[in-house]
Amino acid sequence: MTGTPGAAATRNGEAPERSPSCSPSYDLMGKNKVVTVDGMRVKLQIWDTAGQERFRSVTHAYYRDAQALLLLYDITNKSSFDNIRAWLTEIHEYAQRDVVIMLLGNKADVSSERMIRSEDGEMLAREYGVPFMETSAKTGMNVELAFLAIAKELKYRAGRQANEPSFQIRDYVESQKKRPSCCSFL
Ligand SMILES: Nc1nc2c(ncn2[C@@H]2O[C@H](COP(=O)(O)OP(=O)(O)OP(=O)(O)O)[C@@H](O)[C@H]2O)c(=O)[nH]1
Repeated sequence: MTGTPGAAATRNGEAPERSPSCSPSYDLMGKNKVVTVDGMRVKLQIWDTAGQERFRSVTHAYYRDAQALLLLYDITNKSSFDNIRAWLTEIHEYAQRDVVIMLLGNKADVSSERMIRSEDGEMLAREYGVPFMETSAKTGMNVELAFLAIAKELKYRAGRQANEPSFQIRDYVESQKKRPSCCSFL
């Protein structure tokens, strides 16, 4: 899961071979999810590239047809963060041009082992123009928000009306996300 993309809502609905995912208290990846956006139910089909850290060998089928990609790194694991740039390059080459990308720094609850500062995640996300937040699959921090933001963006794109104000996923995430407590910074 960490350092690898999770694909949400593929266009053709066909699942690449699915890997079992970890099951902390809140599942970030690994099953279908229904999110209610402004009264409308949006179904996200989610696949995790779990266990395939050697990104060059990962089948592109995971994200070729995806409408959204959640890129996760582990804030306690520097190499998972360092892998993100390679994933972004890969995604730029093979994913849909209009794919929604979100960067997530997971395990935000493990403050004592933090290796990557929130600011570093913020900076990388800004560089690539993608929304960013830290999450915890253990406490659930920002997990629902990640899926809700993706669902809102996809719903907006699917049913955009001429007079409808545009939905800015980065602004939405910034306004809604919870920050880890002060003590989790380095
Ligand atoms: N404390 C804490 N533990 C977590 C969190 N997310 C996952 N874990 C635990 O971290 C371990 C590794 O989780 P995985 O999802 O398998 O991580 P991974 O390194 O991506 O492994 P692969 O999925 O095989 O690529 C498991 O024991 C999880 O329960 C989190 O947010 N907080």
